[in-house]
Amino acid sequence: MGYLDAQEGDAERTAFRRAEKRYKFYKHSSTSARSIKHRESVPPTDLSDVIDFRKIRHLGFSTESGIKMDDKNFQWPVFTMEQHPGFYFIPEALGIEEQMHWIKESLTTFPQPPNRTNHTAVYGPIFDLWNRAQKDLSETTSDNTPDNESNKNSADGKSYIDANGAISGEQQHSTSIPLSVLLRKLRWATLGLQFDWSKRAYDLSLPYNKMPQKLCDLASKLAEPAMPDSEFHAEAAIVNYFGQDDMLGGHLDDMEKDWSKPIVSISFGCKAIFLLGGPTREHKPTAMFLRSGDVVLMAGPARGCFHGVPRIFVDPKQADLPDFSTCDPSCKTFIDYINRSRINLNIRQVF
Ligand SMILES: O=C(O)CCC(=O)C(=O)O
Ligand SMILES: [Fe+2]
Repeated sequence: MGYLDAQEGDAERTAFRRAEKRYKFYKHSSTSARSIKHRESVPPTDLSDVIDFRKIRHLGFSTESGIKMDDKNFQWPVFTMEQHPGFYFIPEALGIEEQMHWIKESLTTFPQPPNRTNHTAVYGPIFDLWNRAQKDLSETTSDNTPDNESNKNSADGKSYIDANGAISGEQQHSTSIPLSVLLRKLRWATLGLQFDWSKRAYDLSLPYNKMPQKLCDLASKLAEPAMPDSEFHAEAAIVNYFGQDDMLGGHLDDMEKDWSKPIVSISFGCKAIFLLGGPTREHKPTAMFLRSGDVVLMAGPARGCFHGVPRIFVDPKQADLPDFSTCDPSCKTFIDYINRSRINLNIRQVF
């Protein structure tokens, strides 16, 4: 994705980049002397300025100025912020079963061709990535697969894909990689009208499937606070998949025609920090937590505001995951995935 990572060297230049640097995850995994020294020099992230709408909802009041809650007009309590007109936060909008339904869809149906993913440009269309990768994962006793797979032996029971997109039961070329690794490296998928990241534009010449009706219905219900007098028509969506080290750099979503229509953004899985800035990166962004089931709407002036996700909390003590153990046993592999990941589904009306 074009805007995934903030450029190195630019890190301190703007208020937005300074906030990204403040909240991003610093790796301490190595035990080398250099890394231990580094660990000592990186203090834990100060989260005291991060707005927690879920906590505010449960407390029933906010000490932050400019935050308002409307719990009368809509199906859910909806928060707005005086300094960010057009921005709406709906904590806990989706229940556990509904979240699990969309997590499953995001991993099985949504990456299916003709929908494009970050792997399409390299390998061409890949069908059934989730099921094939799960088969590999269940057949290998452990998946300690390093990122560089080139010197792995072929007869290990895994499915491999080569640079031409050919899938085979053994490693045909040194550059072939297992589908389980490709699943781990899945970063985005596009639904409905297909978005071309290289041109940062919708490419109407690409084949596409209509958005699933159930998702359109959900999006128009969720969009109501931002457009109570007209209806939202979902035409496209982007699914973002995040692991611990992933971030979404500050960006604008400005390729849709009518900015009065909100972007409807739903979070699943591990807790994240969302930064909402202003029309330039010079504006100091507001930081807030996003948890599984939370929904954000960006409409009108908020459509022209830089935003991004500098941090995902995959540590079980900080991830604040819902208790998915109540879901039926067929959910096990999805729970294993989401316990270490975050998925964001953001839905757009293009015209
Ligand atoms: O992951 C998120 O919460 C935000 C996603 C986003 O801003 C985007 O895909 O444009
Ligand atoms: Fe965005």
